[in-house]
Amino acid sequence: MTLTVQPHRETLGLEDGRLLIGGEFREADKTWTHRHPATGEEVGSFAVASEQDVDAAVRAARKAFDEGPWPRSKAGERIKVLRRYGDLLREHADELKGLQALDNGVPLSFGQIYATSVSIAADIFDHHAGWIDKVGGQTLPPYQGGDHLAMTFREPVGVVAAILPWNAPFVLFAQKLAPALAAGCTVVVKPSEYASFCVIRMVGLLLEAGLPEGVVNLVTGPGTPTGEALITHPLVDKISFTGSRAVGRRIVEASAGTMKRVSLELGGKSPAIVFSDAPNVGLAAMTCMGMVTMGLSGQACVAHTRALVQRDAQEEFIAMAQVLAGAVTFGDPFDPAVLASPLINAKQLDRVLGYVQRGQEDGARLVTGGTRLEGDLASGNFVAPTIFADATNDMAIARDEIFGPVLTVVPFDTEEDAIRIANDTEYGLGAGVYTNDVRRAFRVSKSLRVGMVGINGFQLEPHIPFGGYKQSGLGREGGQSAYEAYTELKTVMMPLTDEMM
Ligand SMILES: NC(=O)c1ccc[n+]([C@@H]2O[C@H](COP(=O)([O-])OP(=O)(O)OC[C@H]3O[C@@H](n4cnc5c(N)ncnc54)[C@H](O)[C@@H]3O)[C@@H](O)[C@H]2O)c1
Repeated sequence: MTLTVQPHRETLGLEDGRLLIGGEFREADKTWTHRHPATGEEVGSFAVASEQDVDAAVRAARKAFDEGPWPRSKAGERIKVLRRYGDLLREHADELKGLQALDNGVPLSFGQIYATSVSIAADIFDHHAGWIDKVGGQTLPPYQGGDHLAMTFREPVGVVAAILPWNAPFVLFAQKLAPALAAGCTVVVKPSEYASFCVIRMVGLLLEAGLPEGVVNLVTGPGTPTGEALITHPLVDKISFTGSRAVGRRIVEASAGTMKRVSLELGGKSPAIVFSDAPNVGLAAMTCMGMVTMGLSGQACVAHTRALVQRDAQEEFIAMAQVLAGAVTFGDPFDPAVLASPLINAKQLDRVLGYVQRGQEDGARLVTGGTRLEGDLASGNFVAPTIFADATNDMAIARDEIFGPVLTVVPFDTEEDAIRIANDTEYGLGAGVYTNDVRRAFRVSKSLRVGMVGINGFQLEPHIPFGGYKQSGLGREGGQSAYEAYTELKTVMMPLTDEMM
C-alpha cells in the first residue's frame, strides 16, 4: 500500500502559512510548497518573506523594543505570560506533534525524547521564566581611593533574530525564544523551510498567551532571500542561530559590520569512547546506535556518530549495534509502531549515500545498511541503519557530520590513543565515555575539548547548559548563562563624597 500523509493534513486542519508582522498575519508575494520527506506528497504551502517583508518584521520588533511595554514590563508580568505559554504548549502537544510529523516526518512515537518533545519545550519556558526575578546586577565596593558606589544592571539586548533548523523545532524554538522574551527582548523568528508549520502554530500560541503586539514576529522562507535579509539587517541587535557550520560562518561574517551579538549552535561529530571495562558494552552500543537511528535517523547535532571502541570490545559492540539496526521500523510517522524518520530531503539522501560509497572506497568495513529503502517506502528519503567498522579517523566518514543513520566505529588501543582520536576533529559538541573506572571517566572527560560529556549515558534537560567548543558553536543554551546571553551588562557609578567629583 502506498504511504500517504494526506488524511492527517485534513485531521489537523492544516492551513497555508502566513507571516506575522507587528501583530498582523499577512500573505507574501511568493509561497513555498512543502513536500513530505516520507512520501514526496505536497503537504501545504507557506509565505516566503521577501527582503521588504523581513524589513517590516524587524522594524516592528524594533518599535516594540524601543517604545512598547514588553521591555519595560515588571518581572511578574513576564513570568505570567511565559508560564501561561508553557501551559498552552502542553495543552496543544498532540496537535503540535502532528504538525511536526507533517513537517519533518519525525514519528509521533518519538515525541518524548529531548529534541522532539513539546513538554520539554514547555519546561524550557518555565525554566527561563524562573530567572526573570532572580538574575540582576551587582553592587561593587570601591577598589581603591575614595568612597563611591558602582552598580551593574542587566538590560535586554534588543531585537533578536532567532533562526532555527528543521530537526528539533520545539526545543530549539524554546531555547531561543524563552530566554529572549524572559530578558525583555523582542524577536523575529525564522523557522526552517523544512519545519515551518509547527513553528507557525507555536508563534500563534504566543499571542494567545498574551504577548503584546510586535514582540514576536514570524518570517518564513528559505535561507535566501529570507534568512539573508534577516542576518544582514542593521536594526537587529543579536542573532541566535542553530544550524549548519557553513551558515554559522556566514552569520559571523554578516554580523561583523554592525557588531551584532551572535550565539551559534552548530554541528558535531561527537565521539563515544567505549573502553573494554565499560559496565555494559552492549548498552553503550545501543545508546550510540539509538542516537543515529531512532527518531531523527541520525539527523541530530549531538548524536554520538563516531564510536571509538577499545579493540578487544569492537566485535561485541558491533554485534549489539547490529541488533538495534535490525529492530528500527520506518513508515508512516503517524503510525505508533514507526520508530525512525526519513531524511529531510532528496539532497540529504544523496549526500548520505555518497558518504556510504566514500566509506567503502576508503577501506572501512560496511557491516550493515548503506542502502535506500525500497518497496512501499520508495517515494520517501529512507536509508537503512548503517554501521561501518575498522574505520580510521582520517576517513571522511569519521571526520564529517553526515547527518544520517551512519555509525562509524574506530578501534583504539590505549586511553591516550582514544583521547587523541576523540580530539582530532574540528568539532567539539558532545562526547560519551563508557568505563567502570571512575578516575578514568573524569580524567578522560577533562581531556576532551567538547561542551558536554556523558559518562555511561547521556541525558539532556532544560537547565543543563548545551553547546560546543571549537567549530560546534559560540555560547550555550539552557541555564543561567543562556538567559544572560540575551542581556547587556550596564555599569552605573556615583561618587558618594564631594572629594570624588
Ligand atoms: N548544536 C545544536 O544545538 C544543533 C541542534 C540542531 C541542529 N544543529 C545543526 O543544524 C544542521 C542541520 O540543520 P539545517 O539543515 O536546518 O541547517 P541549515 O544551516 O541548512 O539551516 C538552518 C537555518 O538557517 C537558514 N539559512 C540557510 N542559509 C541561510 C543564510 N544564508 N542566512 C540566514 N539563514 C540561513 C535555513 O533556512 C534554516 O532556517 C546540522 O549541522 C546540525 O548539526 C545543531
